[in-house]
Amino acid sequence: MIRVENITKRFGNYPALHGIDLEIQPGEFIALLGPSGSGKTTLLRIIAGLEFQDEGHVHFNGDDVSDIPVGKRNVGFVFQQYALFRHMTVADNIAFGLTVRKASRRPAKAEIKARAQELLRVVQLEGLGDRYPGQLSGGQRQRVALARALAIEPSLLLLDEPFGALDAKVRKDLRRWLRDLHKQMGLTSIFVTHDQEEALELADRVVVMDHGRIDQIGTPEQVYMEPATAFVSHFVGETNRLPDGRHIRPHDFEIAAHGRDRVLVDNVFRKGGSWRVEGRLEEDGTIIEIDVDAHEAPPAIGDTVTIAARRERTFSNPGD
Ligand SMILES: Nc1ncnc2c1ncn2[C@@H]1O[C@H](COP(=O)(O)OP(=O)(O)OP(=O)(O)O)[C@@H](O)[C@H]1O
Repeated sequence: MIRVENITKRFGNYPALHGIDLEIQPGEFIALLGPSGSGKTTLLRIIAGLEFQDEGHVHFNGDDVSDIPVGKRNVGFVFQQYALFRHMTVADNIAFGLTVRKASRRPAKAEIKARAQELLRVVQLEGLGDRYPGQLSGGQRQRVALARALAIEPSLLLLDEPFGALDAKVRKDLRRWLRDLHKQMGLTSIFVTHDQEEALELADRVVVMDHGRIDQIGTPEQVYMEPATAFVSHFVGETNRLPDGRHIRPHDFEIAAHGRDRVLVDNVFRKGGSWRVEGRLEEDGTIIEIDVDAHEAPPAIGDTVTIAARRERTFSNPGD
């Protein structure tokens, strides 16, 4: 179990994290989700032992590891800035964490080799061990980075935007594959992303961060359906903010005669499985987005329609 307790971190005068508390159970897959600069990477680096907090503690399985450096925490990490070693073969890259161990803890050469081969199988790159990173695709390289992180049999796997630089299709395939691998290997993993779709699809629980604070910790369903703050409701999924403070999801609107708001339709297009209707409130021009079921006929551009909310939320601090 990982317990992060009241972590505070400043860079000079800049407060990057304010009193972060977080508990992670063995086997969980956790997403740290938030906009750029919200402190996700800083928190991940503190958990890894690559960065140290000003205040607070990190516990692994009940042990206080707050002052223990990265090399002794037994964490595997895939961070973009720790790219593969270009002059080493794929197999040597994977074996790296084992070969640099002190002699007393280093497995025999043959064993290291066998382990690298086994990991190549795990990440589905069998037969590519003799290649150099430059001879692989971006997605393959990320899988090698993952195999390298797994070689030390980490108790915790940390991933910082692991698929950030890849195209959408490869990203999606790798996501699914990572989710399976996490389960198969019984890992506890934390990954950083600013992509809400990635967080909702992969994580058992999502930690939504903003300005160095945690706004909400919950299952994907909870953060989407029951956002704790106005910020979460905007950042996770889409939300219309009405002039009177109501926050309403596009799919929670219906076009209905009994509705109280009138909308002038500016645009109608297909979005996934529904029609997306974009328009403006007649009252004050507020931009409104509405999803209409794909099986229904959408309004036409230029129409004025009346809308009603099936579900709405009001937050005490709507300006977030
Ligand atoms: N070494 C550093 N020195 C000074 N400021 C830093 C340092 N590292 C991070 N910061 C600042 O701390 C804040 C949090 O940074 P962090 O990298 O944790 O955010 P993030 O949520 O991971 O953002 P991104 O998604 O852009 O990577 C930012 O404002 C950043 O500029």
